[in-house]
Amino acid sequence: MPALLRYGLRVARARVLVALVLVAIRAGTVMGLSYTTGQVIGHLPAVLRQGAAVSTLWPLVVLAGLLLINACLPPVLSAVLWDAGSMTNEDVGDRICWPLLAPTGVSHLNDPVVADTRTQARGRIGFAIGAGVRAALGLLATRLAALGSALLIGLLFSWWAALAAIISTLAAEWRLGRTIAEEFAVWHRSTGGHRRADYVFELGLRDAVKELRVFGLGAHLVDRYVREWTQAMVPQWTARRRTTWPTLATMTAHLAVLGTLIWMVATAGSHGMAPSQVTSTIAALLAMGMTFNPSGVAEVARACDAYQAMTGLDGLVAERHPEPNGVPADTAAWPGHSIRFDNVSFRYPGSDADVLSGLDLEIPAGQSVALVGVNGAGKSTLVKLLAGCYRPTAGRVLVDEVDLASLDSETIGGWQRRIAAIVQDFLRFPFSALDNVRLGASHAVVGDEALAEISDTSGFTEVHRKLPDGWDTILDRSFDGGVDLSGGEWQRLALTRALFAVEAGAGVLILDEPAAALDSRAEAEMVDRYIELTAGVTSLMISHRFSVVRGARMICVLDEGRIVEQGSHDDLMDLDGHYARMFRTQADRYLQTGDTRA
Ligand SMILES: Nc1ncnc2c1ncn2[C@@H]1O[C@H](COP(=O)(O)OP(=O)(O)OP(=O)(O)O)[C@@H](O)[C@H]1O
Repeated sequence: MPALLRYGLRVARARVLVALVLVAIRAGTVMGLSYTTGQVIGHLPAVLRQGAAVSTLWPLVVLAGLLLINACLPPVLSAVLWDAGSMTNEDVGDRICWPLLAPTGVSHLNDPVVADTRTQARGRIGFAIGAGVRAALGLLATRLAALGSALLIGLLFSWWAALAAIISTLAAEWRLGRTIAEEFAVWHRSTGGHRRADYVFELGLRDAVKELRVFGLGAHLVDRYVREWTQAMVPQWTARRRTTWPTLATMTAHLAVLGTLIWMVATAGSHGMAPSQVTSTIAALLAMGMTFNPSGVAEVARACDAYQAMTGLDGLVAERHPEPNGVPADTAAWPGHSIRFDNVSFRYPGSDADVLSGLDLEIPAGQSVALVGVNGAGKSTLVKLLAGCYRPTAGRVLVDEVDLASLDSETIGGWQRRIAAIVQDFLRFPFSALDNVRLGASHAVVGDEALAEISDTSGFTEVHRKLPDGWDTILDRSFDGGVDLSGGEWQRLALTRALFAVEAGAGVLILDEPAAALDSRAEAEMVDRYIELTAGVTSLMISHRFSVVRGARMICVLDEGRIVEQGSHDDLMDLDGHYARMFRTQADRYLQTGDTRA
């Protein structure tokens, strides 16, 4: 509780301070209510005897005032707590996202240990730490109220009874809190199973709605979700069965202690204890029973685990996936000479097969190189190495003869910002069309003329004409006035984004399957504009469509992890090797189907 309160005070100082004051008032009110209830009962004979007078009615007035405060406080406290929780969540969001976003590499994003720690830090149902700060303040309120009630019992009846009541309440709260915390812990440990179930759930609701209907997978998915969820819940149910009897025993003991104390107080009344004292003590004992807050205990325990995971996330990522700590370099004009793969081999972490082995490739600055190869040949992997997202297992990736592996993380970050790319699974932001373009270089200002020119080059202008609010149209139908784009239209927008990044100063353009979703006319237009698209930019084009790559001055063929052929289209056709075979296979298929693209 202190750790969470300290954290809350750091990130939402004013709210937490106000909450602390309200919590103290609340505890005082609970104590006052118990005492005044006794006084009201104690004054009843006087009221009956003398009628309503200021001297006899004051306890009633105080009681009414306390009841009013007691009724008004919870909503105010709850609003302050929610506010404090939201501010905490904002900070937690930052502290969870940054360790994942900051590294220049991407291997940590595929690491299940990092994924589980992130899930623990965040919490599965909302942000656990934000809820924990709220719960810590709530727990403080109930603890203070219990202390106040104990004080009253001690002053009016017996300190032994006060001690027995508070020990019984705290013990029962602790036991039940532990039961809930154990369930949370089991839940935390089984993140893998729950992540699988959550994934299937999301898939059904959002990610694959069309395919699900076409393949009639609805029932199968529901079935699978139920299976995954049930399997993930088994450890939890086992834990719950284990704790049922100890919990029941604790609760019975707690009720027995409170019942005995109430009975003792009630019988003390017949041995000369004043009725007002008896009533106040019984009210305090009942109030003590109501301060019992096991879910607060469990929430706080859960938040402490999450807090530990959050504070450790940074170190965990750094330890398991160290950032490059080489030397700085000025990347502002890279590449001035070339990008060169020198005898590069690479295998993914945890894999036992090389994707690239002994690969040599040079992309001269300002020139365009096309890369072809069968599925899984390693083309996209080569792009990840070029961007410094992974380091080669052997060999070097050199930019202007500087080995990327020798650089520090800031320089690698600078180099990554020099690269504009359309990757195969490019992002489709549910933002405005303009934002979708602007995110190619968020620091740059988009001039209208430049935007129109880029949009002409990428072929997006004709799509833009149809947008109801032009560049401001939101590209997601689930928002008011939003529209959906077709796959090819999205691809043209992604190309616009990459070209905008080039316009804003990126020196390298990577086009990974830029025509995959384009129709034959749009593809032909793109081929015609290819020279214009890549003029003066160092570019790497990857495509399975030979019609797209054949215009490139240099085409490289990737096979079995290395470049096996390179040259112009005519050179490679004359060589009559891999390229010529693949080209003829595709051309024959197009001729058979009447398509003349190849
Ligand atoms: N993150 C990863 N972890 C482990 N293996 C991976 C990972 N990404 C890709 N691979 C493997 O690396 C190999 C090369 O994949 P890559 O995506 O580079 O091929 P590609 O030539 O781009 O294929 P395609 O033409 O189908 O896009 C594949 O066998 C793939 O399974």
